[in-house]
Order: sequence, then structure tokens, then C-alpha cells
Amino acid sequence: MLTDSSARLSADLLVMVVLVREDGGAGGSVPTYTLDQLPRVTARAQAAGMTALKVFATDRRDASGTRAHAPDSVMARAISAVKATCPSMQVMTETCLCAYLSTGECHLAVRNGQPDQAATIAALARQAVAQAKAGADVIGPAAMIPGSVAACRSALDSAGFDRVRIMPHLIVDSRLYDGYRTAMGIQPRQEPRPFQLPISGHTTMAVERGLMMLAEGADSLLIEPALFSTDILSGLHARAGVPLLPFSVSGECTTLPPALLAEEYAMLLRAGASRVVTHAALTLADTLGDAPSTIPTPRKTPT
Ligand SMILES: NCc1[nH]cc(CCC(=O)O)c1CC(=O)O
Repeated sequence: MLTDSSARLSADLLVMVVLVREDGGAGGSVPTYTLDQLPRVTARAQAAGMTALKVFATDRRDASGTRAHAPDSVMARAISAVKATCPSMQVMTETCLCAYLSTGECHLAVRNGQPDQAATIAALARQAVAQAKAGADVIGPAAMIPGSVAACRSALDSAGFDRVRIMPHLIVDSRLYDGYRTAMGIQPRQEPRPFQLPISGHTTMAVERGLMMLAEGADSLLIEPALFSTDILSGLHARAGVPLLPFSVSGECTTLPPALLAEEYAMLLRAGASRVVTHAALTLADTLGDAPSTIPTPRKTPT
């Protein structure tokens, strides 16, 4: 039944992506920030009305991704910097190895190059705890390896972080990630990434993967790329009662002007998104103002 409840696109419905690299960036198409810029960026996001940031960081790389769980990692320092500036800002992280491994892949590999799923899952769980220790509110396993959400949940619980939430990434392979990879200097050895969903796969299989993540203990789901995964968003909206956050990735934010991104995000809210994660949050928040466009949303529960 349609009611007159509505969700207008507003700054608090946008989660701002913050890409952090210590050297200031590779001149990519999406903005990156250094650690010393984070207090100012956080204050700007707060002033614009945003209540959450999604932090990605890149660090020194090696064969086993040791910097992913280092207490002084770029990620850990970024989380602390945001929290020190604005303790109420919700900090969401990416929990993945691609920014820490020399291969640029999201997984560890055994000698013959095959993914080592057990070792990857253990590394992600350790990284999740390191991010929680630094102050993260929501960690985001993004390697798409079955079992990683459950491992992060139990590692967080054993370390006393039962209040830290988990929002895994449900990822369809796409060329829309190229801008992010350039900006962060990540060149995966294998493309497509072996655990991501194929672009020509079935909606039902993608929805099942999301439901599996929820069964493993996920509290919400990040779905990417937002523009080309609305079938999955709607499918999950019909079957799962958790927050669904489409991720408007680098390629969307660099090719669509703000006015069209605003239309895209209005569509995503209609389709069941609770918030939208985007590189264009600051630009959009500045242009939103008090525009009178309201987006009718159906209510799931009877009133
Ligand atoms: N590690 C997963 C991950 N984390 C961020 C992006 C892309 C985000 C963007 O394009 O904005 C991806 C996809 C990928 O690298 O395959």
C-alpha cells in the first residue's frame, strides 16, 4: 500500500566516500585526501549535514598485506582523525586486502596463484578488529569471499567489539571501478576479480549472495555499482528487512553531472535504498538546498 510518507534526497541520506592516501594521490578522477586534510574534510561533511563517512585507505604493499592490520596503518589513523574531529560522525570502513597486497587482488594466493580463501578470511577478520580498535563503527568486508562476514563477526565479538556493525560489499564486476583503482594505485593482476558477481549473471543469484551475507551476520549491505545493480537492490528490498546502501562508484560520479546523480539517487531511494554511498556527497549536499521534490516510498509494514 502506498502512503504519503516520503524520502527527500537530503545530506543525511548521503554517505560521503573518503579516499585516503598519504602521498596525496595519483591525480585520479575522484578526490583523495591526506591524513592531515581529514579534520577539515570531516568538519565540512558535518557542516553540510552528513552523518556518516565511508573510508577507504591505501598503504604500503607486500605479499601478505601486513599493513591491513597495523595499529598505525593509514586506515587506523584516518579513523582516529575523523573521530577526534567529530565523535558523532559514523565511520564506515572498507575491509579488504587489495590496497595492501603487491598483487592488487582482494585475496591472498597460494603458490600456484589460486586464491587462499582460509588465509584471506583470517586476514580480513584481523583487519576488522584493527579497524574497530581505531574507532570504526561499521566495518565493510569487500573481498566477496564466502565465510568472511561470519569470521569478522566472531573476531569482533571475541575482541569485545560486539557493538561494531558489519556492512559487507555485494559487488558486480564493472569498468566503473577504474577511476577508483587509478586514484588508489590498485592494479589487480586478474580481471575480472574472481569472487565478484559477473555482469551477465542472474539477479536471483546475486540476491542469494546478499542473503547469505545476512545469514553470516551482516547488519546491512552495500551494493555496487549502484547504477547497474538496481535489480539486486529491488530483489533484496523485497526479501530482506535490513538497510541497503547502494554505492555510487567512481565511474558514476565522474561521468554524470550532479543534477543527474541526484536523479539517480532519487531512483535508488524509490527502489529501497536507505542511504546512498557516494564520492559526490559534498558536491551534492551543496546543491540540494530545500528543493521541493519529494520521493514517494511504499511502506513495507501496515500502518
Ligand atoms: N575492493 C573492492 C572495491 N572497493 C572499492 C571499489 C571500487 C569503488 C569505486 O569505484 O568507487 C572496489 C571494487 C574493485 O576494486 O573491484
